Amino acid sequence: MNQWNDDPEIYGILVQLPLPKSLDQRCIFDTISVDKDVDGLHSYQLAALTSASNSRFSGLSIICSTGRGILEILQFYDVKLPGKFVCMVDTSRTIGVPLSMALSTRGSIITMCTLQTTNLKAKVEATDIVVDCAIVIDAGITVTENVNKRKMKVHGDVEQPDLLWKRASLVTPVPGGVGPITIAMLLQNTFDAYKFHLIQEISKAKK
Ligand SMILES: Nc1nc(=O)c2c([nH]1)NC[C@@H]1CN(c3ccc(C(=O)N[C@@H](CCC(=O)O)C(=O)O)cc3)C=[N+]21
Repeated sequence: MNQWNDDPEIYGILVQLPLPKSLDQRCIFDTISVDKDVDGLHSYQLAALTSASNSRFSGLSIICSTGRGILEILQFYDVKLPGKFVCMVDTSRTIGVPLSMALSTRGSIITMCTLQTTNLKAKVEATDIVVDCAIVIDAGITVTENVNKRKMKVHGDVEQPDLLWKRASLVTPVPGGVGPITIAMLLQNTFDAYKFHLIQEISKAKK
């Protein structure tokens, strides 16, 4: 990692999850140079999310590509975030935690749900946006295999999206929803890291 951090030809580093249990995730994320952390997993990037978007912690501020993708979807469909009740059915550091912070700095009211949450049905019914009723962002991935056809199929967490459309104004599909935009945002984050690198080089040259 240190070698990649120092390599001027490398602008972005992504640690593909999940990591083996024997490795300390936090330690590995924090080894990535903040300016090359294109999936926003470094502690500094998570900390930067807690402050308003215009006060930047380090020069480059990156949110994980799935979180950025979900924000992009909400913005594209002109969903107004201030005052919205969001039910976050995910507590991971790659989606639930950073996205909750990003949404709360944009004025949404977040309920974080875990496996231990009781009465999830009532909580989901009382909200405007459900991550993972009105707007449902499905970031679930389950791969099942059709043994007869030997084909893999990808499903989201929403069991019957067709029925949900009767009550919701927006439902993202799986496949074809959060997944592809995650990849696009990873490239966007990498391009942003490259632009930030160029800006730093130019200001160094001026001095
Ligand atoms: N540091 C890190 N960041 C991640 O963002 C990260 C990761 N590690 N580890 C693995 C998971 C998984 N992930 C997916 C991204 C795109 C699709 C995707 O595009 N899926 C297609 C379906 C593809 C198919 O049908 O085979 C879709 O939803 O349309 C899926 C899964 C990112 N992850």
